[in-house]
Amino acid sequence: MNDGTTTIRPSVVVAYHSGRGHTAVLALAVAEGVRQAGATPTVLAVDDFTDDQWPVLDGADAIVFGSPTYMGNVSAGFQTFAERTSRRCVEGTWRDKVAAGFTNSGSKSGDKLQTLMAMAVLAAQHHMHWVNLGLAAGWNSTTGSEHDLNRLGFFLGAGAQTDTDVAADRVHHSDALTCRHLGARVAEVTAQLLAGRRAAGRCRPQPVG
Ligand SMILES: Cc1cc2nc3c(=O)[nH]c(=O)nc-3n(C[C@H](O)[C@H](O)[C@H](O)COP(=O)(O)O)c2cc1C
Repeated sequence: MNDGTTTIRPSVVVAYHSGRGHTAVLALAVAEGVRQAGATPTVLAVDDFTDDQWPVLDGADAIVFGSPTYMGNVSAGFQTFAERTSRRCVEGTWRDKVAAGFTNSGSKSGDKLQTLMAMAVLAAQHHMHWVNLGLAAGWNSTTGSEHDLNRLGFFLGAGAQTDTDVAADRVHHSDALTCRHLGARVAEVTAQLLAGRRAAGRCRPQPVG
């Protein structure tokens, strides 16, 4: 089926905070999925970018938010970034961009659903279109295992877990693959949305060079 998305290459920013590097590894996995799906990823650490990088976010077709779960919510580093977007919220700068989110915690649950919900609300306040994970829950039957995709059974976004006493290179492989899936899904949904706008004649996307 030709759905009109083949010549569209969306730009997707992965905007994340990471205290000790675990969530940063997942941000790279999301970016890899974006790339594999034919879109262009940019990875931005939100506690480490300068004012001249706001245009990268403002110009993106989609933004994937990432944060560790700290105290059952997004980290202070991510929330500082969220609050810095308030003027854009009022002005509608990110209106109708695609959004999604991922988080990582020390406990298997760790109350990280709250973190994903905070990101979804942030997206809603910006009038963005939230994309869910789009995977069945894994590791929930006698035939399942921790190596299943979506091993922790999240739907709103990607939920990962890393033992608190291991380095960032020990992020669970299944969680990295789940985040890669999320990146690919965001890229595909964004391409569909752009194709729809093109078909509706509301904008003229530039051809891919
Ligand atoms: C201040 C602080 C609060 C935390 N709160 C939680 C929590 O509520 N639930 C949980 O499961 N893990 C919690 N953790 C563990 C982190 O989520 C976990 O170590 C994660 O891998 C950190 O990711 P990062 O290296 O990207 O910062 C907390 C860690 C810190 C430093």
